[in-house]
Amino acid sequence: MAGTINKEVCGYPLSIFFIVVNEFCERFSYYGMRAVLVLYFKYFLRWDDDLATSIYHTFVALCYLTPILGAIVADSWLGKFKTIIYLSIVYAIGQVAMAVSAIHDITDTDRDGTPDNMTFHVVLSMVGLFLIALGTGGIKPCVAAFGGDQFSDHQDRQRRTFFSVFYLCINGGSLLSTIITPILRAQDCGIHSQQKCYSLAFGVPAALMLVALVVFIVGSGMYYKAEPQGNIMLDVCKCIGFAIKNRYRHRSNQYPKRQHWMDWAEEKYDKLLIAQIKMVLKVLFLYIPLPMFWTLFDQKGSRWTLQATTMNGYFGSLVIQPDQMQTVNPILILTLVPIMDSVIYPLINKCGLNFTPLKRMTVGMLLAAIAFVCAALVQIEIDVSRKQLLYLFISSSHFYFFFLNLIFRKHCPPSHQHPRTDDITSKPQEGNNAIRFVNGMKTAVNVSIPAANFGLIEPFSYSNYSLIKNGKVTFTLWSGSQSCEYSTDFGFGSSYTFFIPSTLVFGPNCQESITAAEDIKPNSVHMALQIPQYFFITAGEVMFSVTGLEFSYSQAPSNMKAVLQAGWLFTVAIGNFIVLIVAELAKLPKQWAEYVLFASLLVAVCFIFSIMAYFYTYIDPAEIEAQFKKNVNEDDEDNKHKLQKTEVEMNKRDSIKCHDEDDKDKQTKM
Ligand SMILES: CC(C)C[C@H](NC(=O)[C@@H](N)CC(C)C)C(=O)O
Repeated sequence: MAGTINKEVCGYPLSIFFIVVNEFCERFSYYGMRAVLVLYFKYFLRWDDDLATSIYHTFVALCYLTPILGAIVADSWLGKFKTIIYLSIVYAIGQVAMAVSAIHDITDTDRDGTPDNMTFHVVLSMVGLFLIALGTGGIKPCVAAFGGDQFSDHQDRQRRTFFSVFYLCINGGSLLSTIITPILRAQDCGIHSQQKCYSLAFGVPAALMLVALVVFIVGSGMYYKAEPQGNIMLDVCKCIGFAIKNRYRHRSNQYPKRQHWMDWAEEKYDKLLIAQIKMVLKVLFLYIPLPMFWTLFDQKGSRWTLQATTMNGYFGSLVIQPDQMQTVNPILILTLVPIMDSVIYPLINKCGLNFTPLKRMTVGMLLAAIAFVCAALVQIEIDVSRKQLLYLFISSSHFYFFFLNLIFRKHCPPSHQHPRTDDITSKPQEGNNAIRFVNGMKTAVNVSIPAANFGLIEPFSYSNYSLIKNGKVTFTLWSGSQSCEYSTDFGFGSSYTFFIPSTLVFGPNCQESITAAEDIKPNSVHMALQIPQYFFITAGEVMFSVTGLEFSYSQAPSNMKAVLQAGWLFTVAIGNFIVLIVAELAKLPKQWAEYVLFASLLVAVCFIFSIMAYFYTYIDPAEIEAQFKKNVNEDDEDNKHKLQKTEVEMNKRDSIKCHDEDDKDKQTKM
């Protein structure tokens, strides 16, 4: 750091307190909004699953592409401080737009609880999401780099700790918000009619973003603010372009080779700029294999969550929903980061091993590959258990329906016999349970639960299947004015046919009379089996991501810190695209095989990365820059010296000339 920090607490600049609190609130805002976004698309905007998923992923990808924009603006034009302020305002406006777009009362003219002008809500939410992507992505590389800027050159250890705490704040904020916003969404709210409260679920993240902005501004007087050094990115592009052109012009063997191809820019560009570009290119080259890590990492939210839907989420009396398993990642981050920093790394150091940042990142990649091997093993276990269940289902249901048909034939005239058409033969999606009723009575029966209505079931007929969530459910059966209740508990992913016997007596309770046939057993493989894979991927993340964040800062030249952070985040965006490409191209019939494929790809990439890392030499950009500046100053001194010498010589020559001329004059006079 070039400036001086006035206030320090325990050897840390006080200003970083505002930066980490800002990051905590911003991540709360981002992840909180993201947690309910797909549901908002589906249930508020009434989009189908495909459209909701594509827009969601497009938004996430955009959030990792915009950092480039923010970094260029910060490093070349506004500086990090102003860029963070301006883009945070854009971000907060986006969040407010989302919250407003989710108020159904605004267009609910007929007051039936549904918006009447959907275009208004769609347009406002899309504008909101675009502003959020611009804001969150734009400030992301700046906040991390700005935090790093607050430390002096000799505060390497403190800066490393800062990046760990920074990562803890990311995960603390995201953990809290992914727990809180779904609860807020589940509340009912509205002026004219009550609906699920998406406006509150978006409103609280919007408020947190405003808090983030205010906290950041409050710290204003304490920050070290590095001045932007002109349009650096344009200079970089021009310099690289010139080096390539010049190299091409001098391709013939008659010209002596230069140490580095960038040295071909020396004719026109400053040596310092060339050295800085070399530093950035070296790091960017090293980044090439990194997206593969994110390809595996980001499947937590997709493939792993889908895997959890085929598992049993009962942890004693606590029921964990499949998507809630994702919170294991931030929880583990909060425990693993301090353990790594205060126990594991010092222990490795004590053993005399030099566990360099690039070695840590390599180990991080291997851990992620191990996580996917664990996921494959769990998948095999699920597949085996499903095969057994299906076998059970086929054998038991054959016997069962043979029995039912006998009853039907006995009680029901052929015109009343309704054929069974849509038997479920595979597990219901998303951990739901598929339920249907068979009415063995001579009168029609109506069956309902708060979440679904099976409709009027004619005598000797079947209802359609209804999908219901896990937990205790109470069915109400009606026949004319008589009713009774039947309760039962459901697990995850089962299918049941409930048989209403002809002898059913309506009363307060018909618990004993109804018989249940378990067509498909509930998921038997426990969700806890996913914990090892979460553990390995998170340990990998700590070694890879926390280290990578700090590495990207420490190896970047002073005028391109944010740009290199953006390069780091760009690897996340590419990783997300690879998921789509590989999953599309590979189209493996078995999910476990896809997991093994991803694990193998990462091991291969990790091998390449370790070779690249072996040839990388760590640098201290500040030292190199200082050296160049010193050389320039020395050159300046030399030049000054030479100039003075020349002046003296010229004066001497002039005086000689004058003497000569004087002599000549004298001679002519004589
Ligand atoms: C790509 C990452 C650097 C993004 C980072 N994510 C995390 O720290 C995750 N462990 C959070 C979890 C809730 C998915 C971030 O900055 O958000």
